[in-house]
Order: sequence, then C-alpha cells, then structure tokens
Amino acid sequence: MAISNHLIERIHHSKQNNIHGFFDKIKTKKWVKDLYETLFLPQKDHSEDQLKKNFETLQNTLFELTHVVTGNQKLAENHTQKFFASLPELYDLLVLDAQSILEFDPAADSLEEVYLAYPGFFATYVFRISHQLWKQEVKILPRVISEYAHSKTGIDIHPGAEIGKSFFIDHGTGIVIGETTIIGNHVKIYQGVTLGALNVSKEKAHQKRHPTIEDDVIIYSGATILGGNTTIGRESIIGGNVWITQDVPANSLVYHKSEIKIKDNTSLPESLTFVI
Ligand SMILES: CC(=O)OC[C@H](N)C(=O)O
Repeated sequence: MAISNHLIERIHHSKQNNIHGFFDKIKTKKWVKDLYETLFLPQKDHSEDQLKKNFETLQNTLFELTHVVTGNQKLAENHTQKFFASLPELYDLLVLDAQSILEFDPAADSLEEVYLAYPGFFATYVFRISHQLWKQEVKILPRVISEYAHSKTGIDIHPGAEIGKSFFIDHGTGIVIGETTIIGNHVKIYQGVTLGALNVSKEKAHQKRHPTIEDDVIIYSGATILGGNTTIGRESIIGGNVWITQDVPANSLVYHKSEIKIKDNTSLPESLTFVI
C-alpha cells in the first residue's frame, strides 16, 4: 500500500528542520559499550599496545559524534580532547563506586563481578561519562547516552545531576534521579527510588527542582523524595516507600511501620474487601 504523500511531506519537512544533524544513535551506543569494555571488561588482547589502539578508535569516534552535533571541527576536537583528559579522574571515581558496591553488597564477591554483572555500576559509569559531556556543554549526546543506560538497566539518571564519590546503587531498576539533584559522598540507593521534582511546570526549567542528598545517606527501595528545596541531612536513613517533600535533619531515621493484624476469616474491613 502506498504511504500518503502528505505524511511523506510532513516527515521530510520535520527532518529538514532537525537541529542536531545526522545523529547516529547506533554509533553512540557502540562508543559507550566499547569504552566500558576497554575500561572494565576482560578482553582477549589487553596488551598495552591494544589498549592504546582502542583509545585511538574511541577518540576518533567521539570526534565524529561531537562533529555532527556541533557542526564545527575545532569544537569537536576540543570536546574530544577535554573528555579524554578527564578520563583518568573519571576512572578513579568509577573504581571507588565499584569498590563501594563490593564493600557493602553481601552478594558481591569481586570487583570483576561488579564490572560484569551490576546494572547499578553500569548506570553510574554512564552517568559519570555523560555528566562530563554535559559539563562540556555538548548538545544532545549526554541525553542520548543516559537514555541508553536507562533502556538497558531501568535506571534513569539525568546527566545534569551531581553525584559525589563512592556512589552505591544496588539492583537499581526503577531509580529516577532528576536533572538538578545533588548527591554527596558515600550515598547508597536501592531500586525504585525517585529523586524528583515537586512541580513540573515549564517555568521551573532552569531552577533547582530536585532534592539534595547529603553525605552518607542510605535511601531504601521505593522511597520518593521530591523538591528542589528538600535536603536529606547527612547520615540519615530513609526507609522503603516513604514519601518526603520537606527537609530531613542530619542523622534522621524515616520509615513506615506496617501494621500487622491476624485476620478473622469471617469479615474483612471494607477497605480490604478487594484483595488482589
Ligand atoms: C525526575 C523528575 O522530577 O522529572 C520531572 C521533570 N522531567 C523534571 O525534570 O522536572
């Protein structure tokens, strides 16, 4: 069946106005995977010569990707140079993240296991490289990179967030960390945690909308912490499924207590009549 000419015209028109050039998502994902492999995964040939060759290819690809989005050779060279100059520091930070997972997850046996099998570590890796590109103000690339991690792991960390040293994510599925979130050092976060905005009106676009989490805080699964003025004080423990929209002082323990009653099979309270 012939596709309507009107639809073809509309698509053609919309693609003509594309502001990001021919952005290659497949090449971008491959670059993220290849960099991860070079930094952390076992490879048949991990000789220093081979590693140098890998980095040359990775640099050429980042140049190509940034060239497309900037449309400017000099800018693309600068972005590539800056990114790879920051890599030793990013690597050190990522090793600290992995060590923190190994230290605090009783299920983890080795750093190699963390590198091979921890979605939380992969998402943190993607966050740290995308955050570097975000700071360099490379357009669109950091968003596409973080969306790749989201699609693979279910962990959605905006590249604009700030995250300190030794960040620990366990399991991770369903975690959302918004653009203006600030997270201190040694923070631990479990699956389903949202660090989100209290208000999503468009006027808030350039304001702090997401919370601040101070050093050494632990946030257990399903907790929702909202608002740009909300600060969770250092060394607090936030229990599962709590809903927080206000400051929590340092050293707090915030939790829900489930009520347990032995059921009387003859009748249930009305609110529990429909048990799924
Ligand atoms: C994480 C979150 O709050 O998202 C809501 C909206 N996208 C925003 O950035 O404000």
